[in-house]
Amino acid sequence: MDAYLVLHRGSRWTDVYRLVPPSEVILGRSSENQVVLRSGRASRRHARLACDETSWYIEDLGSRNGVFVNDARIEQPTRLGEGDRLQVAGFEMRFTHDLAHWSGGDPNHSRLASDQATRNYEDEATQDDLMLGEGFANETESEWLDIVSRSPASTLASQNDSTATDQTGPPRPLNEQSSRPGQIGPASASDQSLLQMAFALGRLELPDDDFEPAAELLMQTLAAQIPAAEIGLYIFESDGNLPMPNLPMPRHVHQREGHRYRRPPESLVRQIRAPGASALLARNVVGDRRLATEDTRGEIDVESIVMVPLDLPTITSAEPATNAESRSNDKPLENDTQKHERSGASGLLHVITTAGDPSLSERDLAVIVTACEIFCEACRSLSRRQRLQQTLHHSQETIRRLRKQIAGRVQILGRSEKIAQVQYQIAQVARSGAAVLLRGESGTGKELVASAIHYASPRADEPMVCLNCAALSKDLLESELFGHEKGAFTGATDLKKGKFEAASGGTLMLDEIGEMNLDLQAKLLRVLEGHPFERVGGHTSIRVDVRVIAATHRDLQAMVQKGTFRQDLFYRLNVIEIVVPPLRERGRDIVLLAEHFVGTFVQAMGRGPMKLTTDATKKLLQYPWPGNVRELRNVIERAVVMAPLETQGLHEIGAEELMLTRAVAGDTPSPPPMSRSASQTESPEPTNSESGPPISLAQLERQHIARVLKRTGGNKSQTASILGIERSTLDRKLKRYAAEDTATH
Ligand SMILES: Nc1ncnc2c1ncn2[C@@H]1O[C@H](COP(=O)(O)OP(=O)(O)OP(=O)(O)O)[C@@H](O)[C@H]1O
Repeated sequence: MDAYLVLHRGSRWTDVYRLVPPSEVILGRSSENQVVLRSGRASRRHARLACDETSWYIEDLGSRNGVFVNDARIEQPTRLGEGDRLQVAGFEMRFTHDLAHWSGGDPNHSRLASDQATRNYEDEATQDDLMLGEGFANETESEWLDIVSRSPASTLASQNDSTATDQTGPPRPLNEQSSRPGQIGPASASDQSLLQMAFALGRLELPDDDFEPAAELLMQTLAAQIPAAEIGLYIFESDGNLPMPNLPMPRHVHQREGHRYRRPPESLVRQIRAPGASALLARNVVGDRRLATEDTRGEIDVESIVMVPLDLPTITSAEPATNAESRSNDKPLENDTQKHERSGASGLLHVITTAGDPSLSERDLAVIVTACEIFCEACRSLSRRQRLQQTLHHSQETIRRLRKQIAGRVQILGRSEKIAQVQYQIAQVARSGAAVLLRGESGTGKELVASAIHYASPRADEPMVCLNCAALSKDLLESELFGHEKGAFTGATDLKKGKFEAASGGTLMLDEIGEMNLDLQAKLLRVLEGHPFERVGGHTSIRVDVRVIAATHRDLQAMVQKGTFRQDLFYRLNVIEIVVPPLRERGRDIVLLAEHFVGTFVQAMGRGPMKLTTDATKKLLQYPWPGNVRELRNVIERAVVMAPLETQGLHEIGAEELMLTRAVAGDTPSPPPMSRSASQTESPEPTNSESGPPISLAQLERQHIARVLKRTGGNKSQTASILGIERSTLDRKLKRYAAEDTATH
């Protein structure tokens, strides 16, 4: 049951508006307009709605019934100014000349309000015989103007809530057209054509932000579904911030032979472009300048209109930002519906029929709105896909660039014969894909050699992945190597690719291979022999092309004899063996490497120029370097950190500034790590000499911490790192010292 506001023009009942509170009602601006409230049982003019240049007014036409304005009977003409509200039986009608005030209402709300209003009327009808509503639609052609929700999904929700008898509400979803609520009927021709469109859109591959092919599909589908219509599709470009203000030329137009498509008037476009605007269906609009534009003869012969706002991904006329850095700084991406609610539609579909052709129906409206939703969703997902592809492309570029940088830095420094031999072997094996076994003590540079082989090989553009087999338990190592499926074991919350997959096409370095257990050795051997593998907990066979470089400090041959390393695996890995010599066997390479590390750390820490004294060099050459190049690197790093900050010009790193863990011949026993200049100026010194009063270990620790703190200029992280303790431990100790000081003062 509905109520209508009827506008009378001359002798014909023409404009009929279904009242959809809280929507506002737009009335034709004609001096002949009249408003009549009537019922299906009898129709009677009660009042006339008229207007002059500035105001609307209602005149009582002298019948026995009056019109209620704010529940008061009016007998005399009442003038309604622009924006005034008229309350009739629970309905609020607002009069306005301006389409900008025209806003859509929630269809569900409308129906409830309408039912409420009808009940109000029925209560009052006996007393006042105020005639509203029932049956009017049967008496006359159902000409109406309605605004519907933008989303078919919400239409579906409101339909399911409503009674099945309501035929005048917003359009039903297509599959309910021929069935009762809750039942899915057989797919109609329009369902099939929409599905076909959705599938075709799903298969599209679009270059850049170009929605043309998708738009063409939409136009073809609608033209086939609504043959008697002209259609215009508009896409609003933006200058990066605001959408362009004026209606652009339509991107696509469909018009029948002998018919011309006409653009909608700007005022109506503004309305549909407003944030949160709904789709609209208007019928019987012939002659209405606000809803249609004139043709070349100055006639307005548009009979019915559907307009649908489109939530398309924003298209900017400027270059779209594509690089990953700029994206990573972005706020989380707003979803398109949120964007539409905030800034309005980014496109518009406009469908018209002209006089003499059938008006657009609710069903047409449903088809159009659904097709538009499918089109917009397809464009959004195409746009998302493009953005991901651009980001991926950018990341691949970055990886390539970084790999080149790393490759440039992989330098096996040294001029000794032994290192020259290693460099020669690297050049020899790099081109081949053969397995390589690197042997050498810890810290000699085995990983560096593996990297050098990789970056000199044809696999240089592919990943180089390292895995230390000693650092993990058997099960974890298996899952690291081969990956695991989601749920394979407790804690496997996601699928994880293993290092073999990660290194696909590239090189996998298996460090400390001698620590791998026999079961896993067997699995590894199968893969090295070209068999596929499965992730832990998985059944899919995976095959990869990976070059394996194994490294160990152990004597694998001895392990084979003891039965702790598989012989077949040993032969498989040991196709080419490179022995990386210990640092103590590299002669003056020690000095070369030390000077290289001084330069590296000075630059990295932003320190002034430094060099090693002759004494320091001598000391380095005498030292046996049990920790090899890694130890040398650490010794130099510590010396650079500890060098006095206040030094002007070149600082010379003396022998006493090199903290070596073992005594070197000619050294005074374990000198404290300090520079010559510092030793002259600093006090108190940690006293580990025979002179001076003996102090406790705790005091010595406190003094040492104070001294290192001073050397690092108060930098606690650096201090903790030099002392070899956690930063939190250092904080705790400093707090305790402060508390002790407070207690003693
Ligand atoms: N010839 C070299 N030139 C420059 N730096 C080197 C050289 N050899 C080793 N290094 C450096 O010494 C450190 C230890 O090297 P690396 O990790 O390659 O040794 P490793 O033999 O693999 O050690 P581990 O057996 O403990 O894994 C690294 O920082 C590496 O850059």
